[in-house]
Order: sequence, then structure tokens, then C-alpha cells
Amino acid sequence: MNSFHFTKMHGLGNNYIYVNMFEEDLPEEQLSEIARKVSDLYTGIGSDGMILICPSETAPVKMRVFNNDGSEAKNCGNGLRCVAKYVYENRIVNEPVFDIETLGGHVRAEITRVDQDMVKQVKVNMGQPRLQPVELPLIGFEKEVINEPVLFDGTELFMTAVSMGNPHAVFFVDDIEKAPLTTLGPVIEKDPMFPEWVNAEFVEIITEVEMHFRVWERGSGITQACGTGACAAAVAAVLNGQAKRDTDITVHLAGGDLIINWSDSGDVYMTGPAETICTGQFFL
Ligand SMILES: N[C@@H](CCC[C@H](N)C(=O)O)C(=O)O
Repeated sequence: MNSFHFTKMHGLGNNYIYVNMFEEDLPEEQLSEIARKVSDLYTGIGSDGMILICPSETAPVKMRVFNNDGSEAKNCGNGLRCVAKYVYENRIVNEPVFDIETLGGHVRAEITRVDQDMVKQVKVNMGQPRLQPVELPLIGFEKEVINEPVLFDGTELFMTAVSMGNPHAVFFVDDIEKAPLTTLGPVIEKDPMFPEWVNAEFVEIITEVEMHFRVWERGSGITQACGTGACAAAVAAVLNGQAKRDTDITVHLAGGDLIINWSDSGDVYMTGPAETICTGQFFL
């Protein structure tokens, strides 16, 4: 294998190189290295990482996510919408509602808008948020972490910790433009309290149903959007009394908007767009 076909797709600017593993065969031991290579802006294609669209034994399709540093993540909200678009348009699935296996559990995708045979919008039942520290994992805390003061590089921030299959640390700020994204984002990401590192999100509440959001992603740095992060932010807002359950919340990310709803059933729903950028052949 010295080349493979890819599709570059994005959800609100959060862009990945997608490889159809129903047709391609990338060696397991080289996946991290290939993710780093394709993601390189100068010598590769340039992306936030690589996502594999794989056969599954328990669902019509399985998603595997690699950040642009080569680390493998257990979930990716924007990736899920793009995978749903890909498998539906390419007739790997033929029904508009189907399950996707991830390393963080199964989720259910629903194709909610199609325009001239192109999927434009997908809604995903992301499942229940997990709040116990052991589920992130997060060490040094026994119980759910909701608005707890923590020092990062000498700065006190109030943290709410949420797992959406992957780990998130959410911080509320008064002004999103002044959030310490570039300075504290990388510090929070690799703080020893997170043995598997963490995605760091800053959130400015506008109203009970609207918030601004910026992310420093584990393994990728600043990205335009993070679907699981937006879910975690909405859950954190509810836990902190800043938003309501079973209500659509508009999350304004750098790349556009997502609608998040933490339903009374306990599941979190994410609705948003998915776009194809280009297809090509990558030479290793
Ligand atoms: N961009 C994603 C999340 C990708 C994985 C994340 N960086 C991690 O390591 O957990 C999203 O849209 O959720």
C-alpha cells in the first residue's frame, strides 16, 4: 500500500481526512503516522486529523478518529455528522436513521436535510454525558466536578468536567474574545490531573438558549469547532443553572452554529451541517 483514496470533509470548519476502510486497507501499526502525515499543512493535505469509516460487527458502520498529532480519540461530534453524510451518500447505509459505533460507545445518526442527493444536515443522539471523574479520566476528585476552582499555571479557573465518550473541561468566561485559549488551552490539555489529556472549552453564556464557544482540542490545538465539546458545554451550562434541559441551545462556534439539546431522557442531541471539500489520492 503506497497510496490510498480519501475524502476531505468538514463540520463547521473542523476538517478531517476521511478514509473509506470498506475499500482501503491501511496497516494498523501505521495509522498514527499516516494521520500525522495527511494532517501536515506543508507536506500533507492539511487537516485537524484523520477519520476512518470502518465496517462494524455491531452497527452499519464504525468511526475511528485520529487527531493531527497521531493520537486516537474515542469520539468526534463533527466527525459523526460527516461519517453519516458519507455512508448515506455512498449507499453504505440506505436508511436515514442508523447507528454508528465509536470507541466511546454507540450513537444514533439521523439524516435530517438532503438537498439534490447531498446530505446537508445531520442530527446525532450522542448518548448520555458521563460526569464521574473516573469516566474522563480525571484524578484528584471523588465526585462530579461542577464549577470547581482549579489552578492552571497560577490562574484560578472554575471547571466543569464532562465526558461525551471523550473528555472535556469546560470553563465559563465573561467575554469569549478574552478567553485564555492560546495561553491556558495547552496547559489545561496536558495537566497531570488528566492522565489521558483533555479538550479545553471556554464558554460565554449569552442567554439560557445561546452561548459562544471556543475550543483547544486535545491532540489538535485550536480548531474551528468541536461537536462533543459543544455537547459538553451545553451539559455544563445546565449543570451550572445557566441553561435548561430539553431545550434547544444554539452554540456559536468559530466555524458556525450547532444546536444542542440535553433531553429529559438523559441523551444529548447535536444537530448541524456536514460538508465535503474534495476527494483525492494520497501518496505515502
Ligand atoms: N473535533 C471533535 C473531537 C475530536 C477528538 C478530540 N480532539 C479528542 O481528542 O477527544 C469533535 O467534533 O467532537
